[in-house]
Amino acid sequence: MNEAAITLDGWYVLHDFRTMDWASWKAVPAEERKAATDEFIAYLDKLQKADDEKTGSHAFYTVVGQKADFMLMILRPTMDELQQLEAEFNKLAIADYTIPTYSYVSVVELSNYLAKESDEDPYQNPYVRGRLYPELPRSQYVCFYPMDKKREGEDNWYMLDMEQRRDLMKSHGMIGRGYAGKVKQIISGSVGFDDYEWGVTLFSDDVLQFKKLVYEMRFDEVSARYGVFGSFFVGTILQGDERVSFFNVQ
Ligand code: VOV
Repeated sequence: MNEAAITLDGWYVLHDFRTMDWASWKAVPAEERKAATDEFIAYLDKLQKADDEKTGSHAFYTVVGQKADFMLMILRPTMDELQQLEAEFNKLAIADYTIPTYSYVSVVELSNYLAKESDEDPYQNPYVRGRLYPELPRSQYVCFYPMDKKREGEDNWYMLDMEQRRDLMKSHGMIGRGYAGKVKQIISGSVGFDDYEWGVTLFSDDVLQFKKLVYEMRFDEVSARYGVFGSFFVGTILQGDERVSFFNVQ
């Protein structure tokens, strides 16, 4: 049997995409709308408390285009907490005016392709911990898409030996390094959890950097030969009062 990469697994991740039923929302009396918005903001503030205490993280973004109106990305130490937070959201008054459009379940993942040999417990390494339990940045833009590595005929990632995969990942990492300080990536594994093998979440203050990075990677063998991609979602951050004004309809 071929050698599987060893993964380090961090916080569990839920990407929850919702479309607003604006017509029904507009029909709600202003006072009720305000109460529902306030209740939702209180829910977001509760999520933020976990960010502050470093027991989880979240990101709240609009989605541009018709695939959804907003995305709530939540990271927690257990899948159970994600389930509870999802159920809690569904019971909020505002949820009655949202239509679930897409979701993605995964766990933040680091592979050992480029890891240095060491006797230390990687889960105690501060750098590794920062990657596995990330504080999501408050960047202006987010980009999310799920992806697979191909298993077709000669183009089967899972039939390559460890050395070949390591070499290919080295080249992938080199391209990524060119975007240091411009794009932050969170790679989360979803084999056994969702329809693709990874979720890719990118954060940047310059939306064009997503296109440049993804395009450049398309020419790299890991993506050119083996990458299979799902739908792409791109959006802008909602924070502070923007969270309220997004739901204002008059
Ligand atoms: C923003 C830059 C960036 C950087 C620096 C970077 C670096 C790295 C390194 C060093 C490693 C390996 C170790 C680890 O960390 O696991 C990875 C791993 C991975 N990547 Fe990556 N990646 C980036 C960015 C980046 C993008 C934009 C994509 C999407 C690909 C595309 O074509 O659209 C991606 C995908 C992945 C995946 C799916 C994995 C897991 C592969 C597996 O088989 O296990 N990645 N990645």
